[in-house]
Amino acid sequence: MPHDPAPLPYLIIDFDSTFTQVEGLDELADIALEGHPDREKVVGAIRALTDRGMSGELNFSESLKQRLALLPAHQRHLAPLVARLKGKVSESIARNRGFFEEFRGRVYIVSSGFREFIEPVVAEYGIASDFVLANTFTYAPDGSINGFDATNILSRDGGKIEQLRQLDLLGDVYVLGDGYTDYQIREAGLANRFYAFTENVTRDAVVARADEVLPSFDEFLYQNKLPMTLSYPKNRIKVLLLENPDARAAELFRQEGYQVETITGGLDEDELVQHIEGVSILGIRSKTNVTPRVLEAANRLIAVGAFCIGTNQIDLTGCMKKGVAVFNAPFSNTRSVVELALGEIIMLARRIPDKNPKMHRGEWDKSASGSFEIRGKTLGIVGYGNIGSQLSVVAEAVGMKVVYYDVAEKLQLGNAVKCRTLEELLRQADVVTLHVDGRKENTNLFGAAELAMMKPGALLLNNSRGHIVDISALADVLRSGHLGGAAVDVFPYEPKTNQESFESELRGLPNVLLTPHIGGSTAEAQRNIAEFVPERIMQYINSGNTQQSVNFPNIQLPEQQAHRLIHIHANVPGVLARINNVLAQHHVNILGQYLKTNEHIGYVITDIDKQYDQEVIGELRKVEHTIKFRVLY
Ligand SMILES: NC(=O)c1ccc[n+]([C@@H]2O[C@H](COP(=O)([O-])OP(=O)(O)OC[C@H]3O[C@@H](n4cnc5c(N)ncnc54)[C@H](O)[C@@H]3O)[C@@H](O)[C@H]2O)c1
Ligand SMILES: O=C(O)CC[C@@H](O)C(=O)O
Repeated sequence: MPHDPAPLPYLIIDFDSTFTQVEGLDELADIALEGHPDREKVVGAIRALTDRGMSGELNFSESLKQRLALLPAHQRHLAPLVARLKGKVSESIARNRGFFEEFRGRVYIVSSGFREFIEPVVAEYGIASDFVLANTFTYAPDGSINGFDATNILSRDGGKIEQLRQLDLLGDVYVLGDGYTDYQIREAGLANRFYAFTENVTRDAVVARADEVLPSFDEFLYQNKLPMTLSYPKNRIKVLLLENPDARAAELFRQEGYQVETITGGLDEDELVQHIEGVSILGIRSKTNVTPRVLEAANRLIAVGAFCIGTNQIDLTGCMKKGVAVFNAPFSNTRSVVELALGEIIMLARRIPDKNPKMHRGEWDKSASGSFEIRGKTLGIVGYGNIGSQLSVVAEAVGMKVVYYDVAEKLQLGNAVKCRTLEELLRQADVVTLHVDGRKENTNLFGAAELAMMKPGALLLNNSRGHIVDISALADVLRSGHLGGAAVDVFPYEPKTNQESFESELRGLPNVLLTPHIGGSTAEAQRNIAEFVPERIMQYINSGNTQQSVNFPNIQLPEQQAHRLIHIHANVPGVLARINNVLAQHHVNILGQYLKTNEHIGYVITDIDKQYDQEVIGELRKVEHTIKFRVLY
């Protein structure tokens, strides 16, 4: 991307754990000791010495001497070491290779590591050998490494400081590194700024002395307005995770370089309004409502992840109009709910909710009264979507007859029989199970009238959403004995945290199984969800792919050697033409383009030739009806 080549300060970059993710000598030891019984022990001892040297606990020359004494390496180990290090260049350095090539002559690698492995790695980034200042090994006649060139100033304490003095650079000098010796250059007054680079390791003593902390090289480029591959440093992307999704979710976001904050319970509207400022990715489950007020306060929101199936708690249209994509996990916990429902049917049919507490109280109530086998009984499934249809298969496998009712036309599985009306289902089902989605129109779908239509003694299960069933009406038919029992996992109001108590008219009623919204709470489901949702969100952020977004038009374009522009606009005629006019006026070549619209928005991905003028971006942002515009890479 052409830019105004403002004079770049000289950059002094450390090699080990900064330019690369690892320490070269540690890796050399690992290669040299392959197959050796003491490999782990020796490599561990070398690592410990490296660490002590880097954090300033042990003087440098001593740490180097002791490490080399432990290292049984040979010249032949250097080629595999270089190959390994080429694959371990720090991610943010690797993705900004173009920067190094463009600013060759301004970047020095000053390292207490060894030229033999540094030079070939950095050469691939256009850094010539004159710009590499490092130690060199000494070798025994048989080629084994037996020490280092002690005349090299970098092998001595304070070596980096002396090296910088000798370089005598004119103009501003910035140092980037992870170690204490890098900071010492600044302390000695030979650099204007010291940046602690923490992408690979964080050393408290070093961070405490830094002018700036850099979680990535992108952050350095961004702060200094230098050309960069990403449009925005990932470490500036804030993720807020509520309601305790599996820890894997935070881990994946952190691995991606994002800042992650987690809050165990849900937040109410006021609390979320206070927390949402600056958040780019919000992760919630079923208890947190993303309302118009929350969206109004959300000044940086890009995506919302529902770490569950239901999305009725989110103002999906409001998100869409604000250019916020919403993703959920539409089938990660389906099986868990099905298994719970099957268990509940059997438990209710045997009146276990009555018998189990009696046993705990010491009462022996052996009787078959009101108990029945589920084999041959009719299960009525209301809502034949992912959960309903899977339960249909499992219930038939244990000998139940299945009838179902759905407002949409659905593929009939096995021998299940479709009912034309809800009433038709209610009149014949021995067990009715609700698996409809949480749309507003389904509020009190099951009220007094529907409950009255159920067969005397029938059982009701609700594992869908709390507002689907009128709880007072349900309590009445349970008290009157019209229904034989119920299992309820979801409630119109649910406690926000495990510390809040649960209040309901259903408490204490006979043969009623109450569970705290745990239909999808299994290790398997939570782990699946915690991988599925972050992956969708990161794909959206990194490539614009909206596959499986619940509120955005779904688009996926293959990645290509191009710059990718993402444009979200109000769905009014002519916006695409205006975008393309801007591109045409600036002679920008379009390599690929895809537009998809829905009722409210248009979503267009445009891949353009690498060479373009910065002015184009400004003009594209100004295209009328633009909601959000992002340059991805
Ligand atoms: N208890 C839990 O922990 C838990 C876990 C996962 C999902 N859920 C809930 O379970 C429900 C079902 O999930 P899913 O993945 O099967 O959803 P889905 O979208 O695949 O299926 C819902 C089905 O209900 C139908 N439907 C909607 N309104 C209806 C109505 N009034 N009458 C008849 N059919 C109607 C839809 O056409 C659709 O086929 C959702 O409400 C979801 O939020 C609860
Ligand atoms: O885990 C949750 O909070 C919700 C589970 C379930 O209701 C869902 O919608 O997937």
